[in-house]
Amino acid sequence: MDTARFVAFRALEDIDRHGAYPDIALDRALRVSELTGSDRGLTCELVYGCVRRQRTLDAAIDWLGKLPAAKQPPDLRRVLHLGLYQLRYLDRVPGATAVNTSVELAKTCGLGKLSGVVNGMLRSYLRQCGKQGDPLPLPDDAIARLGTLYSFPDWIVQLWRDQHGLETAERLCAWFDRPPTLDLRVNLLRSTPSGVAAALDARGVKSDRVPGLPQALRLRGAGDIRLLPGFEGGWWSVQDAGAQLAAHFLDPQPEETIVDACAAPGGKTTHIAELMGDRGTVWACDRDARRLRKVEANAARLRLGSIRVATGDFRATETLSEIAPGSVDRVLVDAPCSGLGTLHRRADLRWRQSPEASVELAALQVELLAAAATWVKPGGILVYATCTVHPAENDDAIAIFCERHPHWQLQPPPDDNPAAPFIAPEGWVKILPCDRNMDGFFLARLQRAE
Ligand SMILES: C[S@@+](CC[C@H](N)C(=O)[O-])C[C@H]1O[C@@H](n2cnc3c(N)ncnc32)[C@H](O)[C@@H]1O
Repeated sequence: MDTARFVAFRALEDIDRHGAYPDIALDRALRVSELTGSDRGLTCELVYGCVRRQRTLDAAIDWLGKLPAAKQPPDLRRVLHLGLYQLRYLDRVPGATAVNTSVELAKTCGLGKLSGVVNGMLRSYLRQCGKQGDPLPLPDDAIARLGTLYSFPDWIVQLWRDQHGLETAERLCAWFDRPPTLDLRVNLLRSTPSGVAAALDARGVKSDRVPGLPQALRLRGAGDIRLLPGFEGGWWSVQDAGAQLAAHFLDPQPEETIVDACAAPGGKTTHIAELMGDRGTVWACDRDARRLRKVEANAARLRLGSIRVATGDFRATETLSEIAPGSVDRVLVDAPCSGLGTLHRRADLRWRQSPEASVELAALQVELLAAAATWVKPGGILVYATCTVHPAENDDAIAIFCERHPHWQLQPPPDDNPAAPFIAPEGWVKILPCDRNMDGFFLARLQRAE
């Protein structure tokens, strides 16, 4: 009979050996296991936690072991990660249980001869934990200290320190280590926030309104969202509060023609159509045909008829062959980005991203912005959005666009727009997650001169 810890070990092995994404590795490992209910929950927590906290867990091995983490046999290192994760982060697992199950796991994984090492190192950690404060020794250097304590690569901590100072960098690290919230966007064409909240409440799911966002509900624990009332009926979509700001910022109006340049899977396209009362046309363009089918499925579920899809690279004029350049009221460019504002949602993202990737993405983003400008009519609006907090992909991309397009200017939406209170003195919206308690977002709104 498999245990949650053994299934977690197998998933972590898949990730280490084959570079699998954690959700895919977990899915594979759980499918061939017989785990149910809370055991499956523990497996997920262990896998995501060990991936997210790997730098801190390695630092603990470096401190406790005869060999540093990087020189430990990979299977032993995984068993130690699992044991240390439970000792350090899972209050609900008693220390002795974490140690004993790790020793058993080592034996199951063919590490019988090393089970004494596992026992010794975990017991040693447990003894140190009994003393006051965090026992883990940390580097003196401020960047490496935060990177080790919160488990982030130095370059991300440094990026935040350089932009916002050390204190905010630490708050960002702590925020991104917290479990993500689950927000809904209520489809006002089919329901109301109070109606959805009441239906959820009847199923024992509590929710809260998000101040300033007219369609947002934040859930307090939900389980399988597809089983919640109103999903099939199109009453709501899952969308973080930060992401909901983008379509508001665009401020689409009924009967307009709108282009969503990078639309899949359609979170913002469907929001735009809802805000237009489903009157007018929203062109959903994306180069990924498979993801674009999700836009169609979401539009059908939400009963939205004003959305049309166009498959292809948005930079190629042929992709939108049915409309004329210079004729569109508004364009949204929700650009592919490094996703540094959503690090809490993907445990491995902090390790997969690099400073070089942001530079490459910035080049693509500037090209997408330039392409978007060709579609907008005089006086029309272009909104640029990313879910990252990297200046190369945000402030710098907009600075380059404005320099090359002198007939465009930053233009705020009307004062009563839900996004208006979020506008920074520079004229754009920059959501710092630890200040707003929502995903990190950047939004710039530009108007073409008449
Ligand atoms: C941030 S996601 C969009 C999320 C979407 N707006 C939503 O709210 O659900 C970026 C999208 O850009 C698409 N993309 C990347 N490069 C593109 C290009 N050159 N032309 C069109 N789409 C592109 C990707 O396939 C991806 O679906």
